[in-house]
Amino acid sequence: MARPGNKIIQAKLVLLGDMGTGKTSIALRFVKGHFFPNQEPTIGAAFFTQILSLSEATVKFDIWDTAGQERYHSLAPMYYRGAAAAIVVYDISSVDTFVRAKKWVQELQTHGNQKSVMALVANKSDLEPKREVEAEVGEQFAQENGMFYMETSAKTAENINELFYEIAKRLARALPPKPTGMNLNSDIQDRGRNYFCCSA
Ligand SMILES: Nc1nc2c(ncn2[C@@H]2O[C@H](COP(=O)(O)OP(=O)(O)OP(=O)(O)O)[C@@H](O)[C@H]2O)c(=O)[nH]1
Repeated sequence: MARPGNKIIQAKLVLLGDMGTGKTSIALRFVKGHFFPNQEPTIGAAFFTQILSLSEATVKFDIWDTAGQERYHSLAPMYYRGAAAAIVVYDISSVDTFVRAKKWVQELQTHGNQKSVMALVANKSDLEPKREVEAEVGEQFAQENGMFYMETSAKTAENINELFYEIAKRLARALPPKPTGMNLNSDIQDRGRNYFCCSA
């Protein structure tokens, strides 16, 4: 629920990454608190909404969960274009998915919204014994590419809420502060400030 007096931010968020890395599971864990061990692959894309209230802002997420299968790759620009935030997901137990994540980051840097908040998410942290990608490797790549890094598990819920809180906080910080003092145009200005601009 929106807290009286604070900013309301409507933010388009896109989940990208190789098939089977856990994009839908992350979204479902965040939005519904559920995890399905036999989650079906996404066809095309799925859409979720969720609201997060911070002390400084209320963030309304429009979440686009894209399909990781290669045959849907050409649809992805529709979902990442104009996104205020992007989460690129890989699976810590598969180095191939990390390679794919790097390609997604390159694509976002070339064709995506340059001002978006970007997160690199190393999912399936519960599969530690099968780990193929060390945390330092993911962390370094994120740092070099202006992203923040987080290890999550949709299965155990580790860091799932933290991931979206961090994005919400960064989005709230990116908005200019509310004007102070008397300003005859403040109503019009305030209305303009509440939404992230959607041009890529
Ligand atoms: N152990 C473990 N399994 C997970 C985790 N997240 C997802 N899975 C499983 O991994 C499989 C794929 O998960 P999805 O959420 O469908 O992955 P996706 O990235 O949305 O896949 P696509 O729709 O094909 O792009 C499912 O069997 C999930 O139950 C996790 O954190 N840990």
